[in-house]
Parts: sequence; structure tokens; C-alpha cells
Amino acid sequence: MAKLKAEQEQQQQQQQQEQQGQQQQQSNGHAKQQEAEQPAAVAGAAEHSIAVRHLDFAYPGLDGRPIPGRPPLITDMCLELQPGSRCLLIGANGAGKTTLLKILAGKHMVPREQVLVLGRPPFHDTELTTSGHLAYVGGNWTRDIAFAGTSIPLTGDFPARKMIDAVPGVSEERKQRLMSVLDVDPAWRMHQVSDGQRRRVQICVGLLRPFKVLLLDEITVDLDVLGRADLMRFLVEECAARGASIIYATHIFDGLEFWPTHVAYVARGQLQFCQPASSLPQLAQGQLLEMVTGLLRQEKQAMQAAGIEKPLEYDPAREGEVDAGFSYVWNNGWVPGTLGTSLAHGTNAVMRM
Ligand SMILES: Nc1ncnc2c1ncn2[C@@H]1O[C@H](COP(=O)(O)OP(=O)(O)OP(=O)(O)O)[C@@H](O)[C@H]1O
Repeated sequence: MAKLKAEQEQQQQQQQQEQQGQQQQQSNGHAKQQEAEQPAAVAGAAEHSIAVRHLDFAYPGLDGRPIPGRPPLITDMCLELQPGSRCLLIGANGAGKTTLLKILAGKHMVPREQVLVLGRPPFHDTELTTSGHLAYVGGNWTRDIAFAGTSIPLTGDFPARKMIDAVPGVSEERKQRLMSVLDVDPAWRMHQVSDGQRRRVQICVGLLRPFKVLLLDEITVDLDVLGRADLMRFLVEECAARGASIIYATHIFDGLEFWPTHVAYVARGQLQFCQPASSLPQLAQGQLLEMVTGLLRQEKQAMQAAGIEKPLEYDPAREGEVDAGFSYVWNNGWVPGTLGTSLAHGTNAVMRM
């Protein structure tokens, strides 16, 4: 009897071992499959904090698809930045700076292999942003609020400290440091602050988590000169101390000569250059503004000489007209990616080429 029981136990042990082996094989297979599903370009790409490879991008039309016959806004863009870089992104209005930053921030879907941040595709790998490793601060501080509309300014009656404390996993030391750099009073009520004070709180909240890559889209517009200078110095320290990388798009150049390690210039959706600051003598001479003005003037003259016209203005008389190359349509306030679709927003005209 005892022998039979021992044999049964041995059989049970064997079965358990076989099952464990099978489970192990399955999970190994699953891991291998997951590895295989990772984009090939990710391997070995992490030495660049940002890598853009032959990026093409076009905004979709009202039906969410690329607009036939319309060339992409961004074409064949390549850009690589190492950890610790501070890149100033320059270009005329409408050149595509915000679009590029939003693509890097994972807000627009592009093929995985065309854009890698910290070696990972930012749209598909949402952990990049949820972890705070990839941060984007841009535009006005607004929110889409149901039954109120899209882009409603954050002006509720709550203190700045509440916004700051709402960001999880941030040490009190970092909070205090940022509030001090940005001169934020934690008692400010958000419905009573000035535009510049609201902007300071927005930047403070945006920088709280220790980012590895930070994308800044013209965030210093409302800041006074001292606030701006202190912020730029803080960002230099962050890059030096932690190897963080920053791309900063701006039109305000005074006093910025000391700041960038690289300058990238975009014109009509194409990267004209991305050069180390040390190779641009105008920076050492304190003539960044003159350099940018010269570049934009040359670009404008080249466009005029080439007969490249500005996009057609909307002409209400042509509403509904459909031609070989374009059609005029009304967009009654529909904003891609949001639920808002209401005549209450008023109407705005969209022309499709
Ligand atoms: N959601 C959108 N749908 C369609 N076209 C868009 C959209 N957003 C921007 N564009 C177009 O893309 C082009 C580039 O815009 P973008 O905002 O990237 O330029 P920018 O370089 O940041 O300009 P600025 O210096 O004025 O901020 C513009 O011609 C703009 O009209």
C-alpha cells in the first residue's frame, strides 16, 4: 500500500515537472514572440535620446485619412540627438516645429521605426510618457471639458499647490526647487492668477517628474525676463546633472546664445540643418537673433524667387466647389481627436487640397 502511494506521488511529481516545463517553454516562446514583435530599429538605438529617421507626416483630412494629392507637411526628416543635448528648434511660422514636437511626444501616430525616443516609439510605447521619462510642455494650459467645449483654460478656484501635489511620485525637494526657480507661490488661486503666473504653474507641473527627454514648445512667452533666465539655467543644470535632452522651439532669442548645444532649423517641413552650437560663430558673437532673421529672410526670398505661393486663402464664394485638385468644405467645429462636434463652437472653414 505504502509502495503504491509512493509510486502515485512520484507520478504526480513527474506530471507537475512536465507541466512546469511546458509552461516555461510557452512563456519563453511568448517572450521570444514579444521580442520579435519589437521594432527592429529599437535594437542599438538607445545611444540616441532622440532619433528621427526619414520621417514623413501629413495631417489627415476630415475623414481621418491622408488628403489625396497633398504632399506631406514633413518630408524625409532625419535628426539625431545624444543624451545631454539642448537643441534650439528654429523656423518660420508654419514650418512644422510644433508638429515635429508633437510627433516626438507621441501625440501623432507615425511608423514605429521613423521616430525613436530613448530607443522606443513614442506613440506606441505609452509607458514613455506615463513614466514621465518623456515630457512635453507646450501651448496654453487648457483642457477639453464635456458640455463646456475644447481648450478651456485651467482657471478653477483651486491653489497652485493642489496642481503640484497632484503629480505622483515627486520628492518634496524637487517640488520646492521648481517652485523656487519659477517663483511659484503655492497659495495662488488658479482663477485669480495672471497669464504669466498661470504659465509658471504650468511649467512647474510639466517639469516635476525627472524627465529624460523634454520637448518645450514656446512656453516662455508669458514669462518675465528674470523668470525666463532662471528657467533656462535650471534646464541647463538638468541636462548636465542627469543627461536629460531637451528640444526647445521658440521665437524669442534674446539672451539665449549660451543655452543650446545644437541648433536645428526647419523650413517648410524639412530639416535644413542640425548643427552643434560650437560650429555657429554667431552664437559666440551674441548674434543669434541676427542669424535667425537672416535665415528666415533668405528662405522667404528663395520662395519668392521660386514662385512658391502661400497656401490659398479660404474663399466663401467657392464653398462646395470640387475641382481636380481640391475641394472646399465646411468644418463645423470638429476637432480631430476630440469628441467636440457642435455648431455651438461656431463654424470655421477648411479647404482641402
Ligand atoms: N491639426 C492640423 N490639421 C491640419 N493642418 C495643421 C494642423 N496643425 C497644424 N497644421 C498645419 O501644419 C503646418 C505647420 O504647423 P505647425 O504648428 O507645426 O508650425 P510651427 O512651425 O509650429 O509654427 P509656429 O511657429 O507658428 O508655431 C501649418 O501650415 C499648419 O496650418
